[in-house]
Formats: sequence, structure tokens, C-alpha cells
Amino acid sequence: MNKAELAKRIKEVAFLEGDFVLRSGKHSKYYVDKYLFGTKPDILKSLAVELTKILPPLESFDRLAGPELGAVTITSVLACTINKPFVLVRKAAKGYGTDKIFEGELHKGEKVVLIEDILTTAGAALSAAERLRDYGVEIVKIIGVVDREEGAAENIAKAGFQMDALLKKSDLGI
Ligand SMILES: O=P(O)(O)OC[C@H]1O[C@H](OP(=O)(O)OP(=O)(O)O)[C@H](O)[C@@H]1O
Ligand SMILES: O=C(O)c1cc(=O)[nH]c(=O)[nH]1
Repeated sequence: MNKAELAKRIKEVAFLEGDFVLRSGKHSKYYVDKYLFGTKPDILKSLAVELTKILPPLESFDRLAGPELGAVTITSVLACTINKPFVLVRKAAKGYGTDKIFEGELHKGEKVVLIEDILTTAGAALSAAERLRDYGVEIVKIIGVVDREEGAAENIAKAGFQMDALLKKSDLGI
């Protein structure tokens, strides 16, 4: 599957029309259900190939980071493809057990590429990136699978991070 076929396949399986409330509180007439594409082996494998092409040079970072929940499957398949470890970023600590926000190994001073499934305002991605930065990690880049082009690029630039996205809304024919 090439990138255009991947975009077509994602639209085919995950594009929903209706009335949706988004994470940001905005309303939308469409929704790209990340779980409908992020749980399919053919799409995950193709995403890993295409995301690898837009990653910063592999020697320029130590680890991937995947914010819960939607980005977790994509990040884990990508990590296996490039043979890099990854860390999961919780929205909130559990309040029991190890009570951690960052699950998996993570060391201060590491360079990390953060993978997000959908970028709308980038609020969720920035929340994870800022917590990682506050912990002492350098965010080399934030990479989204789908950029809905509703302010994410501007908000990420304003927060001082670099970003890229594999697919823009227009690539999905939306
Ligand atoms: O760019 P934003 O405006 O922040 O919106 C996009 C975010 O919202 C969704 O996550 P959701 O809150 O549905 O969480 P989930 O992955 O845990 O389902 C999506 O997966 C992004 O993380
Ligand atoms: O902004 C969101 O919450 C959002 C939009 C979208 O298209 N898909 C999704 O999973 N989340």
C-alpha cells in the first residue's frame, strides 16, 4: 500500500459523518475514528512504513512517546519497525500501583519523538509534550497521523515544538 492507498483505506474504514463533540469541545460534522484504523494490521503496518519516512533521522532521538489511548497502537508498531523503545503517556496517574504518568522506561535528558493519532487543536498532544518537557525530556518533534487543520500547527509552533503530519484533511478528501 502506498501513501495514497493508505489515505484512501483510512477514509474508507474510519471516516464518520454525523454530529460529534470533539476533545476540544468543538462540534464537527465528521469524525475520523482512530480506533477504526489503529486496530487493523494492514493499516498499522503501512502507517509504520509511511511514518518512518517522515521521522527525524533515527540517530537524532532515543525513544518514541505515545499518548494514551489512540496513539498507543500506532506508536508500538512504529517502534517495532524502527527498533526504538517507546514510552506511554497517561492522561492522569492511576492513583495506585506505581502511580506513574509515563509508563515504560524514560530518562531525563532523552530525546523523544511524540506520535499523535489525530491533531485537531493539538491540545492533547501538547499536554503530553509539555509534561514530557517538564520532566526533562527534549521533544524533537510531534508527528500526527491526521491533521484536521483546525489550529494544531499554529498551537504547536506557539508552544515552541516542531511538528509534521502524515496526512492532512485534504489528503483524505475531506
Ligand atoms: O488535537 P486535539 O484538539 O487535542 O484533539 C485530538 C485529540 O483528541 C483525541 O483523543 P481523545 O481525547 O479522544 O482520547 P483517546 O485517545 O484516549 O480516545 C485524539 O486522539 C487526539 O488525541
Ligand atoms: O478532535 C477530536 O477529538 C477528534 C477528532 C477526530 O476526527 N477523531 C478523533 O478521534 N478525535
